[in-house]
Amino acid sequence: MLQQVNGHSSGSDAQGGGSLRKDLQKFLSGEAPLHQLDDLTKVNPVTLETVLRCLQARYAADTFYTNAGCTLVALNPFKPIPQLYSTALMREYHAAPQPQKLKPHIFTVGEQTYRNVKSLIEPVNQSIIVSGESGAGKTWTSRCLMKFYAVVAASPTSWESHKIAERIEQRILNSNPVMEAFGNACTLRNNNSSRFGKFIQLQLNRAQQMTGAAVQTYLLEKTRVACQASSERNFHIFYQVLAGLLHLGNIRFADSEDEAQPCQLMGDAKCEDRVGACVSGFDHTPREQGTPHLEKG
Ligand SMILES: Nc1ncnc2c1ncn2[C@@H]1O[C@H](COP(=O)(O)OP(=O)(O)OP(=O)(O)O)[C@@H](O)[C@H]1O
Repeated sequence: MLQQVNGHSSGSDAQGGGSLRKDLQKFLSGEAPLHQLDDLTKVNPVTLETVLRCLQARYAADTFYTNAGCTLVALNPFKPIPQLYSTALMREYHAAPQPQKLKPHIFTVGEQTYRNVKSLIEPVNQSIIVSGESGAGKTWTSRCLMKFYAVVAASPTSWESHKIAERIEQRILNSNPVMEAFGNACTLRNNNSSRFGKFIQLQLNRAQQMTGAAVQTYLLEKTRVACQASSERNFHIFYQVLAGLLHLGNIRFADSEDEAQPCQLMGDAKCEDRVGACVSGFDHTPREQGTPHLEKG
């Protein structure tokens, strides 16, 4: 780090800064293209600029996973890439003698963790922490891990075991719409932002086959029920209940003779606005023309 002395760099630090800049230039104009660096520990010198340039180059080359020592950095591609999450690829990482030698991927983390359980005589619980800012892809990544374990943590020879693992995965995934209804909301960063933390526990038997799962939630952002930032929304459930009422034909709009049409919660933007307005119609401020009111259908 450069130290400032009365607004100027001190002599030795200025020299150090000069050499750092040279190293930086050398690294950035180096022969090896930046996108080929699959581990951030190989970045030298390690500065915010070099790390970000490396990740940017990899992102531009459609490479979304990068190792950083034993941590995996995942970039959100914001587009579907089915081949990156195919069952065939899961099996490839699972079967690889050294999965860490394959391209960085969330499946490497999943497989290494799975092998840690397998390799120990007295198995020790393993944890994977998925963290990041809102919209980074944590929920997506957790789902990928569950799908991965549903494929690998089942006996390859037993159809029964395979079905159990699939059923457990399916049950967890099926619980998502309910949990997301009560715990997710549309924010400025993410249309389906989880406003709570989730601890998902996958249980394995002695043969390392998935036998059960448990989900615990914590830190729900309860204040959102009473107030939301401008252009953000309340929890999905409120809009879904109203969408349900619209579907039953119980709500009419004050300025319209037409019966309100049922709408897809996240689909029809115009209808979403109406449902959004409908919620604000419940408060005690005077109703503007066009805001809906409840009446018998
Ligand atoms: N690997 C990926 N491939 C394709 N799309 C992705 C990927 N990761 C994330 N996304 C997209 O980004 C969106 C936001 O991701 P996600 O909901 O997982 O973020 P999050 O970190 O859980 O956010 P929050 O903390 O707000 O809940 C997803 O709806 C999905 O469309």
